[in-house]
Amino acid sequence: MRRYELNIAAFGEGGHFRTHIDINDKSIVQNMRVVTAVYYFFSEPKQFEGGELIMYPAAFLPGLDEPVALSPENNSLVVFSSVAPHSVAPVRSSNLAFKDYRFSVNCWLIN
Ligand SMILES: O=C(O)CCC(=O)C(=O)O
Ligand SMILES: [Fe+2]
Repeated sequence: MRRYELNIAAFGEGGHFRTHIDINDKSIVQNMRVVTAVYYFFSEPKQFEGGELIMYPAAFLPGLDEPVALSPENNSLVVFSSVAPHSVAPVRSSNLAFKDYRFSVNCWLIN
């Protein structure tokens, strides 16, 4: 790996992310995102529902026959191939204070 990118995200009520892969537009062979790592953190007790990371089947992912929803756990890290299709289900809550948002630090290892 030659470098990495970091992004911090705060998802409040209704926050979601459509199905995508993390390969950036300009990437062909160089500067390609190869590994995605997402670190989750939020206030306890958790004030929101939803916000699951959903991983979708792909030809190169043997054994994943149907979508898998991973509910974010506080202070946890999820690592996956940046070419794996995924989405974030809408965060559900009412009157979620910013301190209770679904926070994540996304890290992409770049080849
Ligand atoms: O927050 C997550 O669970 C994943 C976010 C994501 O897919 C992205 O930022 O590319
Ligand atoms: Fe992503």
